[in-house]
Amino acid sequence: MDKNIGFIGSGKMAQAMIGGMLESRMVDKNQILASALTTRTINWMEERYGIEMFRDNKKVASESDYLFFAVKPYVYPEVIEEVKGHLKKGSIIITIAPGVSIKDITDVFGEHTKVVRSMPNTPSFVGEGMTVISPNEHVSDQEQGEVIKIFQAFSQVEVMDEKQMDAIPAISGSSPAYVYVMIEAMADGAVKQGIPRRQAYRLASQAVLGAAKMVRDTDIHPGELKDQVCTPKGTTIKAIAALEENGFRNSIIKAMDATREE
Ligand SMILES: NC(=O)C1=CN([C@@H]2O[C@H](COP(=O)(O)OP(=O)(O)OC[C@H]3O[C@@H](n4cnc5c(N)ncnc54)[C@H](OP(=O)(O)O)[C@@H]3O)[C@@H](O)[C@H]2O)C=CC1
Ligand SMILES: O=C(O)[C@@H]1CCC=N1
Repeated sequence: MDKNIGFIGSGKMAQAMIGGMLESRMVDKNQILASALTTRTINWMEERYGIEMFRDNKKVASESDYLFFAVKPYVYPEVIEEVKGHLKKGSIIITIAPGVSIKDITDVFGEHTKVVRSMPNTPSFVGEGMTVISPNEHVSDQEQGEVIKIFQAFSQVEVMDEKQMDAIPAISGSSPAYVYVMIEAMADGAVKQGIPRRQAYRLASQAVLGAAKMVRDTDIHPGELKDQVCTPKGTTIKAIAALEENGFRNSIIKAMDATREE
């Protein structure tokens, strides 16, 4: 792909995406440009990825064919205002923040602006991300294909209607955090039973990785996979009963609902 890909903001999510793109060799480092607020991040990005870094968001906007807004949601209005009138002709804006709609972008940049609303996640850092994208009607099929290729460098990709996008952080963007908490809790439980911490994390994370692959790759219903582990009167069913006693499923569903609260 001979396009420039720009990032306004170079934090955790931008680094996960930039790292994935460079690793997959879909773009060369001189096709990626990014901005950040602090000298510390600018120096770190130059050293770690060898990409060109800027303090000036306008400069990044004016040279990018694909422009990611990779700042925190509350910084969006400020940077949008800053780069207004400085987009490269024909460029495509890609948002990654929950709650920022396509209309929020076209209201400022004009109704014919090409916008892709997306929701990636940080496992992109190790090439195991998941991204849902929702392009507006001004993005051509060929451009959508290129956007998919960009995200496929570090994640699986689903295209969905924008109406679904407010529900995606709960199941995909934010959900790795619940799994980290569960892994940490599992390790605490193992340490309580005498297993050294390092081995506890290795065992817990491999169990989660393996279980995820079972669901994704075998097409067997998760309930049936659970049944396969539960011996009558065995250890697992006692654990499942204790989880349910403490409202395990409901606490996950409630957590997901909470992502949509103001
Ligand atoms: N983290 C996650 O798991 C996910 C995050 N997202 C979304 O991605 C976006 C970024 O999140 P995340 O990467 O976690 O955030 P971070 O805080 O890690 O990164 C934010 C970046 O923005 C930079 N920045 C702040 N203000 C400005 C500005 N005025 N101009 C240019 N750069 C600026 C910061 O610079 P400096 O480093 O110098 O301070 C930093 O590099 C958010 O909208 C978030 O909702 C989406 C999916 C998953
Ligand atoms: O909490 C956040 O705002 C971002 C969106 C999804 C994951 N982290």
